Amino acid sequence: MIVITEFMDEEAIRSGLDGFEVLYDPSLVDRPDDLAVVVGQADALIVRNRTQVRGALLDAARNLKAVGRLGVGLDNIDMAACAARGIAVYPASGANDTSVAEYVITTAMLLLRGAYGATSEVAGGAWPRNRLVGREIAGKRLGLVGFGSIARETARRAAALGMTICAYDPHLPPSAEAWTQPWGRVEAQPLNSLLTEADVISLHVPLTDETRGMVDGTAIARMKKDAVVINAARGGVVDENALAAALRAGHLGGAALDVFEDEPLDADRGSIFAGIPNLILTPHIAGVTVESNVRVSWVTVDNIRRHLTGA
Ligand SMILES: O=C(O)[C@H](O)COP(=O)(O)O
Repeated sequence: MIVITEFMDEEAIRSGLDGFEVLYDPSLVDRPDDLAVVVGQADALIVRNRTQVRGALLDAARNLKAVGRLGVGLDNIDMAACAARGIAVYPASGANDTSVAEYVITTAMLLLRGAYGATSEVAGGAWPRNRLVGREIAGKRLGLVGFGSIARETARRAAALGMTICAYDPHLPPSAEAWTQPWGRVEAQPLNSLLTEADVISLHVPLTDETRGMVDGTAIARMKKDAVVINAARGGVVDENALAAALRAGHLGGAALDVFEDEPLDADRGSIFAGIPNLILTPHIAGVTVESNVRVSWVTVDNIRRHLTGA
């Protein structure tokens, strides 16, 4: 049986998993006791980022052979435990790159320009022109922290808009071909100087022991006073308290956060962001669009079908 614990494209299930016994119940992620029971019969499990594939769940998953991940972040999956049990894990690599890249470009332009939040004022007869004189994205420096496939898609769009691009990626040697993209060259830069020089800083790293807390108060203090910070990667990479404090102190030009240390963000925790004007908060949706949902779903059902049939 294939157990699917979070939402996905239903046509991909119908057509792509035709012939398999499938339990598709997107509410299972919020019913861990029921999940622990059904997972005992699962040959494969399909999850998004909320299902924690570790500990008791893996212990109960006696027949599990493969996990399909409807996204790319693997921090909700105990990869070592899966490897030890011979369970294959399939991320949907590349399938949501476009959605995240568009999110980054959009929030960068919104925050640099700062002109789009005045609808009710203007409809009410106000004319706040001077206050809404913002900045262009053209000519600005984009600093990408991590230069994997989402960052590369972001860079391509940013270059087309006239930005200069630099990136920090300690896992990519200076000789790597990726630094030379078909549209131009990306400057490899050490993290500290990237943080100091970039106008827009966008994070594209997984959450690991190496990246947890990477953008802390010290890192934020290095940034330009009007820099824009975008995190559509993982919450634990940024110190949320330090970021909120910097925004309140006027030490940043703005920020967009799609991911949080604890998700969902509850009202109590969210209060650290209350009233900050140049801040965009979204509920971990940067990678999820109508189109990417179809793509990640098909990549995942293809991976799982191939794994279970050997074809
Ligand atoms: O890791 C990812 O790809 C994104 O966080 C989106 O994850 P999800 O859509 O599977 O939750």
